[in-house]
Amino acid sequence: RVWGYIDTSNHLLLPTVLKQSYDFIVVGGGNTGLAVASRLSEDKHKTVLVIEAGTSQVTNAGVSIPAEAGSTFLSDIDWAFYTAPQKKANNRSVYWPRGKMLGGSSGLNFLAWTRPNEADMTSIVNMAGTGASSWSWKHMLSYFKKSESYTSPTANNQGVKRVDVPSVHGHAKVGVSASYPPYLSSQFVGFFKGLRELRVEVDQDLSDGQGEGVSYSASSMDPITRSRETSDTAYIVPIVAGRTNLVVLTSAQATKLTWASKKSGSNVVASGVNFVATAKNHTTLHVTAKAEVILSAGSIQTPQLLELSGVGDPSILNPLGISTVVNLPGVGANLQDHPGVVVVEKLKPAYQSLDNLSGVPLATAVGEYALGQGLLTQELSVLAYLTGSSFLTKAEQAEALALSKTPNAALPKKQQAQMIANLAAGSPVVEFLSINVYFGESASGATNESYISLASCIQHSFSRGSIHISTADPLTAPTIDPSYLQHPFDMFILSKAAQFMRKVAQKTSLSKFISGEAEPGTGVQSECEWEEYVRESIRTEYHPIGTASMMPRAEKGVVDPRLTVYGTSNVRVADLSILPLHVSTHPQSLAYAIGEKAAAMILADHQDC
Ligand SMILES: Cc1cc2nc3c(=O)[nH]c(=O)nc-3n(C[C@H](O)[C@H](O)[C@H](O)COP(=O)(O)OP(=O)(O)OC[C@H]3O[C@@H](n4cnc5c(N)ncnc54)[C@H](O)[C@@H]3O)c2cc1C
Repeated sequence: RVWGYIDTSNHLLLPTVLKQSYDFIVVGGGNTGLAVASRLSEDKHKTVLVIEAGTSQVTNAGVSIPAEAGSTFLSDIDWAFYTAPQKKANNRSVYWPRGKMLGGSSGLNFLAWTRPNEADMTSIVNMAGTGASSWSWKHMLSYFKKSESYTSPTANNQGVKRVDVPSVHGHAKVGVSASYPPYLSSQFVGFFKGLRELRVEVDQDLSDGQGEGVSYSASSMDPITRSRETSDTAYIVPIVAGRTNLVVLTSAQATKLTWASKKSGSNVVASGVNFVATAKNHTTLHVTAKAEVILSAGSIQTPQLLELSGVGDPSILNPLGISTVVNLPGVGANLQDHPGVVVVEKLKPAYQSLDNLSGVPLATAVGEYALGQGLLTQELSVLAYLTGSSFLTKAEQAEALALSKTPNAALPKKQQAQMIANLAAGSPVVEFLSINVYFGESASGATNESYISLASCIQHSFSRGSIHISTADPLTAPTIDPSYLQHPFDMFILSKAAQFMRKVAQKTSLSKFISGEAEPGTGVQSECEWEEYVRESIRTEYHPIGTASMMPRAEKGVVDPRLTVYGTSNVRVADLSILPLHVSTHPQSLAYAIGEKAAAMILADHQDC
């Protein structure tokens, strides 16, 4: 047998990779997929193959240095999707980056390390239906801990005392390092203080399931080297040398599942996966799965692969010449995002951001980073998750509640009722975050200016979109339509939230750091002008979910609570596409916990084979 990392350009080993059989094939070596593969391969009697379209990036400084996050956008490790023109957002197509590498989007993200609210997990249980109780916060906490290798915060150069709740954290030998950057920009401290002056509570720890308030967040980062932790560095690099039952195949883009001629009862049986070897003239190749195929290609490409394989809505598949294997209209439906808008403020010259970093300041930052210190160790840091009562007036809260009840043909009534209950149970509706660089509408800010960007991102959008293929060509991106601003609640919240960010910048301690507003600028004052700003600038917080939802089949669900795709006997989905309702958090930690739980369920189901 051959094992370990193998690229399809490896002419010597590829034929053996193809000849070998595998109990489990994991499609997508991203955030969730590598956690699944690592845990499955702990059983020495099971053989595991990962098929990943991208390649290893362990030596890429654009990935490993925390403050470099964003520098790899639009490069060859970014799928660089764009949405369909958004009708309610002035027909704009919005850029959606996704990681194309081992590690997937864990190698492209901004490292924020937080967990969902307990109420969010209760909503997931309620939507997923019978047999879903093990998705509750209480049960999932063991998987959150199992996936985490946590280091508590210490003081830093601003003298800020950061606090946490140690009992909710894990110290796994193989798991994601989560730690706090030693550096803290003074303007971030100003943002934190500003929110406190507006009576926002402090959240002790954004990982304790009770998240509401402002906090200094942890990052997915090694506590000593201060390099980014991806699912590759956390789950595969430390174990791969001894795992003779694991192959991680890169430059391999899956194009469809293949099906066995015999069914298992009324369910179809996957026999393997076709893929193109992107490092080998795009030749189409095939690998066989003895037990299961696990789809971990993410919220955009998992539904794409299901549809290419004949699993989906016949009215979408058949006109493209794809025969229906399983009639499952929920595939690609129920898309939810965390859409956001950004207010950009110029900093006074005394304050350092990541803008225009060159010359001596850059050399200093690089030198400090080599010692695990300084500006480059810091990514997102101050995050605030707020319910309406923390930033809306009483009248606005009443208006928001009334708007949340507005029917939406694309939003099932059961989901809408659950979302309203979830907000009432205290799940924050908006995340506010400060970004240490220009993050506005142009490619970059002005030369010789420094900025702090203040983003407001809605966590529970009442709009529903979809992701569907529009061609049978597997190498063409699917059509992504998040239907931004489809529901009036979303517009109301985003407009008020952006106005709140201006207030923090102008009326609190943060104002001491600021020389003026760059975007939207003083021309935007009235409610109508703010709403137009939202239409003109709405973008993604990069958190799409829901396109293979864990819900009953009759309610357009795609997977059951054990993550098996309805109508199949041996295809599961393990990534963020399974979430039926969105959660109020940065979701990478939940993706890891889903991976841990998926692996535990799969191994439990195959104890005897
Ligand atoms: C720019 C950005 C910033 C973000 N910031 C944060 C943050 O700060 N904190 C946080 O918690 N979350 C953040 N997120 C979100 C988080 O990173 C993602 O939600 C999460 O990583 C998704 O995990 P996943 O396993 O579902 O998908 P992914 O990690 O995207 O994995 C999918 C994998 O499948 C591969 N793949 C796709 N199609 C195929 C195919 N056909 N064949 C083979 N391989 C395929 C992809 O290349 C990829 O490796 C951010 C995301 C982005 C993009």
